[in-house]
Amino acid sequence: MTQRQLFLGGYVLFPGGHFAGAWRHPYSTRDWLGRDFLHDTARTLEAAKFDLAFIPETVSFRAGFARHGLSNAIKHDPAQVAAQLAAVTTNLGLGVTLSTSFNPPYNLARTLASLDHLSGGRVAWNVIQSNGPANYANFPDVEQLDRNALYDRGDEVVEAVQALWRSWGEGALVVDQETGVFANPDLITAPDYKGTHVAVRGPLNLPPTPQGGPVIIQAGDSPRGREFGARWGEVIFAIERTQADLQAKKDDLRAKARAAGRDPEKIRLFAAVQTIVGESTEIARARRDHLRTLVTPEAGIEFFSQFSRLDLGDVDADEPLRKVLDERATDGQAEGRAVVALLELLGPRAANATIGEAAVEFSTSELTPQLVGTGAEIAEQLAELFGSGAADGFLITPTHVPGSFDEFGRAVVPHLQRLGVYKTEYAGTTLRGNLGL
Ligand SMILES: Cc1cc2nc3c(=O)[nH]c(=O)nc-3n(C[C@H](O)[C@H](O)[C@H](O)COP(=O)(O)O)c2cc1C
Repeated sequence: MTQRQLFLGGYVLFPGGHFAGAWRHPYSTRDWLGRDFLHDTARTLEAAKFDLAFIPETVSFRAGFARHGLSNAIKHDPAQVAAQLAAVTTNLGLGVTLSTSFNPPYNLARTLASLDHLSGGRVAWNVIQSNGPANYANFPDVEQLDRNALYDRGDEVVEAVQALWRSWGEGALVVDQETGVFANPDLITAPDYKGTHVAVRGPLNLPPTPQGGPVIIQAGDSPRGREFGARWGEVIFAIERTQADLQAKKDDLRAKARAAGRDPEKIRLFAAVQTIVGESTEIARARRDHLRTLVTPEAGIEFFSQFSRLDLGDVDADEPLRKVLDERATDGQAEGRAVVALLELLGPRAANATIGEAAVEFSTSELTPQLVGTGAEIAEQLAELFGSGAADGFLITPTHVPGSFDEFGRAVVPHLQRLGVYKTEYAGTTLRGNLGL
């Protein structure tokens, strides 16, 4: 029997990412707006046989993030990014993040179907709900909903989008030059979807795509978010600090998928990891330490403030972390993921750290586990985590772009292949085929 193979995705998040200082890394590109760096990134990922490039989305602006070049400081339209990545590759999957709150189902269905046709069946839709007041400010006509209701609306949007993707029946596209029949309208049906939150008549003006319809990605984490992911997600993204947490999430998702009448074997869980490769273990550790010098305490505090929901606007970077938490974490933030993870990360150092030092530490990888070592060492750690069954694949989050992906491809991939857990060729040409879905 052939050995189970792990999947890889590359997180195309810039100019900052889980590592807040990615754009300041000397090996990073300087031009974050033109297409060259996107083409480089796509080719690099495909050379390493990555299954997926993951393109995130945000629809708001935060001045502090722009000031410090943190994640989402600038954000291209994800569909346009996907089109650029698709244009220079033939096998790489393209995970496009688009919100169910701020895009009507018709536009979602068409944008994603177009990309899926134009890429030969390589597109996935990362379905997000875009919770947060800053987003609504740009869409004043959209009704503001609480998280659970956002996911209820999301259910309807996905149903409507998938119904639109199925508007054209088999054989509807004829293209017969002899008879002059291009398409058979009798085989094209308007879904006429009517929900509580959204409605769309259809049909879509595109036939089904090479893989039937884009693969669905989801990354919800709240109980309602996981229920949504278990209902729709074919790929699930998870950020968990430990193997036990990852396994618990996987077990929970599989149970929820079973309850929703789905086959849990058809869900691929990708765990986010940040890899820092060195020619030797010592060099890799030195590189990790160097990352801290690329994040100023002010940038770190801005980053940590966003994830922890702590108001740190006027905080002095030299104030003790403990004092800041005691005084400001008064609205449940102390129990939030960011603060809990930070305290775990710091361990005994938390007692004496300043808020500036702690925030810089947080900003080296956010909540994402760091794997630091030689290519062989990192490959062994990934193979072990994969072998435990806690993850089906990994979402590699870079410290510099596109160099991190290049180093991973050259230094880690050959060892994954040697260990027998990673392909030497793509299985097929569509993303669904490559993921065995
Ligand atoms: C790897 C990963 C990538 C994500 N990408 C995005 C994104 O691009 N845009 C976004 O608004 N949310 C993104 N999210 C947030 C999730 O969609 C989700 O809202 C979050 O995990 C919290 O779960 P909840 O909505 O159930 O509370 C991402 C989450 C993860 C783990």
